[in-house]
Amino acid sequence: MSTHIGANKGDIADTVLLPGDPLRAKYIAETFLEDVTCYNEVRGMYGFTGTYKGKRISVQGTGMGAPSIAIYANELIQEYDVQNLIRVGSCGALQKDVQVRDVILAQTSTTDSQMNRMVFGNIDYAPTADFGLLKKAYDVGEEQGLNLRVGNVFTSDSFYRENAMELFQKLAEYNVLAVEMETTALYTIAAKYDRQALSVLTVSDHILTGEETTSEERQTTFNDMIEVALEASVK
Ligand SMILES: O=P(O)(O)O[C@H]1O[C@H](CO)[C@@H](O)[C@H]1O
Ligand SMILES: O=c1cc[nH]c(=O)[nH]1
Repeated sequence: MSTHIGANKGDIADTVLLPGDPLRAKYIAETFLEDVTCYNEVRGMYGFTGTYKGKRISVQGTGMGAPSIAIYANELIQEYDVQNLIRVGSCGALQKDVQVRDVILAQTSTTDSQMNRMVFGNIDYAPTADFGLLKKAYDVGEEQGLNLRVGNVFTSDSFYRENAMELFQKLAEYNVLAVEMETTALYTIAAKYDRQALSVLTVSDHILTGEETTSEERQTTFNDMIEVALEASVK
């Protein structure tokens, strides 16, 4: 057992999908995996292990924000020796040509989070997706006919930010595709321990237009993202 995960060594697979929402973890396990066991209920942050097309895969909720995902990424790597960490999250679009329901592969991330400043001081470290996972996910998306976007996402420390539009417009000007809250921490921790990480994100709302998905639509579109992550895991 680690501090926040109540699993025994060996209970967690080499590859773990990481949704922010623990109920999305439950949905993924129940909908896509076979022979599922629940290995974690600590803090209601569900973790499950099952098989997908015969390969052992786990899915672990991370909570929201860099500090929370950092707890789970650190413990999954250091206590359970996880090799591949694939976030399956939602995000808000910052570009006019990024549509609600699009799936984004985060090639890199930009952040206002203090977490990397604590490590690197004034150096601007560039958190980067694992190229092998990124390529596999991109190829899967192409095969499935999805309009995948690949690029820079903003990992924000604040969901409710004062004067947000000014910053979002600046980020959009510099080709940042969308805003979410975890990728920078995930990529940085994976790099430190020489593990593979990728964030696959579904656009749940549009910052510029205010368009939002319904809960039913989110479920369907999230399925595209989940299938991209699972297929990339077994490719
Ligand atoms: O849907 P998840 O994976 O939680 O991701 C996004 O949603 C949360 C905010 O509502 C943040 O965690 C953000 O990154
Ligand atoms: O607008 C959004 C949507 C999802 N997640 C975020 O952090 N922001």
